[in-house]
Order: sequence, then structure tokens, then C-alpha cells
Amino acid sequence: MADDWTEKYRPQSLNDIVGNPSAAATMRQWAEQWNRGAPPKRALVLMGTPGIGKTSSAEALARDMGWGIVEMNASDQRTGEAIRNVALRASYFNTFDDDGNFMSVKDGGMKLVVLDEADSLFGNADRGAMPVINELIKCARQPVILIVNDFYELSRKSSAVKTETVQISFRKPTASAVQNVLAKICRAEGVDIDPLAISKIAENANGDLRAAIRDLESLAYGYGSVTSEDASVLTGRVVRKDMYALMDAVFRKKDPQLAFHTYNEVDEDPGTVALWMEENIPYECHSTGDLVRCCERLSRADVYLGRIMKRQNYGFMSYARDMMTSGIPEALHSKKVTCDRFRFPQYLMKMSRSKSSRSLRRSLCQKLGYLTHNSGSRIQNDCYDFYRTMAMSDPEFRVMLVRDAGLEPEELGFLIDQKMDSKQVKQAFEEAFPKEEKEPKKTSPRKKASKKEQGLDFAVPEKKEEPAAKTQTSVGKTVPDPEVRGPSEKAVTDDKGSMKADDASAKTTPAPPKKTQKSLFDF
Ligand SMILES: Nc1ncnc2c1ncn2[C@@H]1O[C@H](COP(=O)(O)OP(=O)(O)OP(=O)(O)O)[C@@H](O)[C@H]1O
Repeated sequence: MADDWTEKYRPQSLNDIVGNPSAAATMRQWAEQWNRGAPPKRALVLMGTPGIGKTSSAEALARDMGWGIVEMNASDQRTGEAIRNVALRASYFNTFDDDGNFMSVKDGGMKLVVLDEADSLFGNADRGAMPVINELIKCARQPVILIVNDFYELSRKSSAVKTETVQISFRKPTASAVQNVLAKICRAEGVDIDPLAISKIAENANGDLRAAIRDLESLAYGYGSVTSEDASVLTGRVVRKDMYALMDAVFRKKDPQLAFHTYNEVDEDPGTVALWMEENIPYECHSTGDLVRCCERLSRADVYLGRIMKRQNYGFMSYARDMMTSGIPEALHSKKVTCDRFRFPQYLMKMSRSKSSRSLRRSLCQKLGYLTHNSGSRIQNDCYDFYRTMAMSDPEFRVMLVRDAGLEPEELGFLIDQKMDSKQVKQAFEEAFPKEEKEPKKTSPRKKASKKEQGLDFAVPEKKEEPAAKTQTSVGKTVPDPEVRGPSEKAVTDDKGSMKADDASAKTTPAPPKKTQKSLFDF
């Protein structure tokens, strides 16, 4: 199938990119630094709205420099592991040419690693991606380009993205630049087009060149000519705006109507918008009166949002929205404006930084709750400090937590404020699972030998492992049994005093060691 026109007319060199000459120049400079060795900032971030030539520029740069290209976009699987396997590896190692021959970086075997739509990379499906991206940014041995529509979305997840990359902002091409591209395509395709139609298509695209080319192709398809009436079927596109546009409308333009409309184009929940307002109000108000009025409007909005949550009455939403958007610029009487950048809400930053420790704490509390017949939140609110103090001061208690609650090394490390590979954590695991008990499979050859020794020359059916076998804990509760809980499994036979396995395997199982370790009741 023939390429659509956007692919057919994709720029082949940076010189063919319409608009953004300074962005192209910065890209070239950065690329030339790579030819002399790794520059201080190894990654480039290209940001801007869709369809204005970011991906095309990255590909054109690689072509201009004679580099290979490794691309990962949203349609690829982009978990941390996948990025490590593809992008990070490609950035670390020397490359292969198209025939599969090894090429060293010295021979010009440079490879550009491109992560497209990097701002939409960090959902559940892309788990673990962030640490790998950070590594890529800091340590890549090959040039890396991250492409984003929304830089703020990416930068809130990583400070390295903010400080250790070269950031290039792509602007939308002007309507006349879009018209020139469309006219050129029409000439090449032999399409007879009315100049008015060209300007209608360009205006409607609002700087999105890809959209403009697609609109032109669909109008010209099968006819070979486009009139201005044909172009009038195009309707306005909805363009999403970011929080900075809303902040600008509220605090810099101080225009209640513009603020109201911009809010509708921002894809954020009202709670987040309120946080942005709260963070920026103190810096944007230039008189006490302004500050008091703005805080008053914001607190009103907050009351309405609270009522929505409490009563699920979404009728209050319009009041909350009006107070936050039109209300605040209307409350700003001073004509002065601040020239600083808008501030990202501290609360969101802290929550995002503490995300992994909060989830670790939650899973830890759930395990402790399971062990002690409590809910995870009860442990978190009432007993967490008790467990923490006990675990910090008593090594035997740590062993019991590992053995009976099934804590993972990072959970135990978190509880006692140590790294997961610290001496205390290692020791607790070694004592909870002595070596021969930890790896039951390795003991099987010995088992067979002992059967022979006993003269059992018939086939003894192996005891099948239940996929979700349960282990009885020392407090009499059953917990799902991960493989690692070998010793606890033995406790089942101990406590109940009956052997479930058949006689033969019972004979070959070494007698359980005398129980010397403490259970929770002993503490
Ligand atoms: N500045 C430009 N100059 C020439 N052609 C362009 C330009 N911008 C976009 N195009 C055309 O639009 C198509 C899509 O552009 P590209 O994929 O580079 O956009 P993008 O900014 O990376 O968009 P997205 O963020 O959605 O990936 C290109 O194949 C090309 O035909």
C-alpha cells in the first residue's frame, strides 16, 4: 500500500523542516558535540504540540549525521525492562551496520536512540520505566532524544529530565508556512486547488502540519481538485492546553473569560487546578488586598469541591470552576505582573517522590495485618511504630517477621531504616531460611540417593506442589505460601502432628529441626 502523504512528504533532512530554524540549529550543535565525544548533557528533549515536526526532526538529524536510529514509540511495549533491553543497550554498546557487521563508535557507528511520546510513558503498563529513563539520560554512550507533547508531565516524574537534558521547544509553524507546504504537495501530486481552500485547511489545522496534510489528502482523494466549498466541511479542531496556559490566562493576562475557556481545554481534575492556584497565588499577588481576595475565592472553590466529594452532588462543580478560574483574575486589582516561571505544586511533587515508599509501607502493613488478624490500615495507623521499634532493636523479631509475615528484603529494610542489602536484613533472611531449607529443589538428588539406600526400587510418586499452597503461621493463620517459605511449610506438619505426604516421601524427608525460633506470641 502506498504511503499516506504525511509519510511520503516527511522531511528527509533538517533543512526540509518548516519553521523552527533555531531548534534545528541547536539540534545540529548538540549532534556535532557527540561526534567529538559524549557531551555533558547526553539527552535532548524535543517538546511541542502534536504534528509540528518533532519526530521528523529527530529522524532527519540522524540521517544528516549518518547515524543509525533505534526508535521506541507508544505502540511498543515500554516497561522498564523493555526500555533497558532496547534503548539502554543500544545506547551503551557499539553498533551493527545494516548487514549485521560490528561497527565501533570510532568508525562512525553512532546510533540515535529516540523515545517518542515519552510523557505518556509512565502509566501502569510502563511500570519501572522511570529509573531506566534516568539512567539513559545520565549514562548513555550514544545520543538520546526524548520526544514529548507535555514537558511538565515528564519533568514532574524526574528531576534529571529538568536538569540533565538539553530542552528544545518546537513552535507551531505559521499559517503561511503550512500553506506553502500544502501548495508544494499539491504541485507534486498534480492537485488543482483553490488558494482559498489552502488557507482554510491551514487555518483549521492550527499549526498541526500533519493534520493539514491529512485534511488535504482526504479532500483531494479521488477528485484531483479541491474547491473552497470542499474545504468548508472541515470543522475546528479541539486543541488541549496545559496548566501553564491556564496559569497565564489567570495571573498574567488576568482575563476572567479567557481563564474560563482555557480551563475547559485543560485536561486536569479540579483538585489539581486548585493546587496550582494555591501554589502560585502568593507569588502572583502584589498587594495584600489581592492576596486576601484570591485566597477567599480559592477557599470558596475548595468548599464546593469538598461538598461534591461528600454528597456526590456534581451540580456544585460549576461554582468551584468559576471561583477558581474567572474568580481569581477578577480579584486581582493590581496591574503588576510577575515575570518568574509558574511554580509546580509542591504537594504533587512530594507525593510523586514518596510514591514508592508509600506503596512499600502499604504492602508491609498488609502483611503484618494478615499475620495478626488486623487490617493493613489499622497497622499503619496504630501499630506501625511498635513493629518498627521492635524490629530495630530485636534481631529475633526480624527473623520472625521474615519467616512468618513473609516480608521481602526491601520491606524489612524499609521497616528498620536500612538498605535491603544491609547486614541486618541479610542476617534476618539467612536465619529465617537456612541454606539447605531455602532451596529444596537442590536437595532432590540427595533424596533419591536416600531412597536407594533404603532399598526403595519402585517409583515413588512425587508430592505435587499446590500452586497456591497455604502455610500455617505461628499465630495459627494461613498465608499464601511463596516458594521461599520452605521452613514454614514444615511447620504445617509440626503443628498438626500429621504427615500428609505419602509414606515414602515421609521417610525420605529429614526430621524437622527442633523449633528454636520464636513466634509472634513469644515477643
Ligand atoms: N515542521 C515540519 N516540516 C515539514 N513537515 C512537517 C513538519 N511538521 C510535521 N510535518 C509533517 O507531518 C508529519 C508528522 O510530523 P511528526 O511526526 O514529525 O510530528 P510530531 O511533532 O512528532 O508529532 P507527534 O508529537 O504527534 O509525534 C510528517 O510526516 C510531515 O509530513
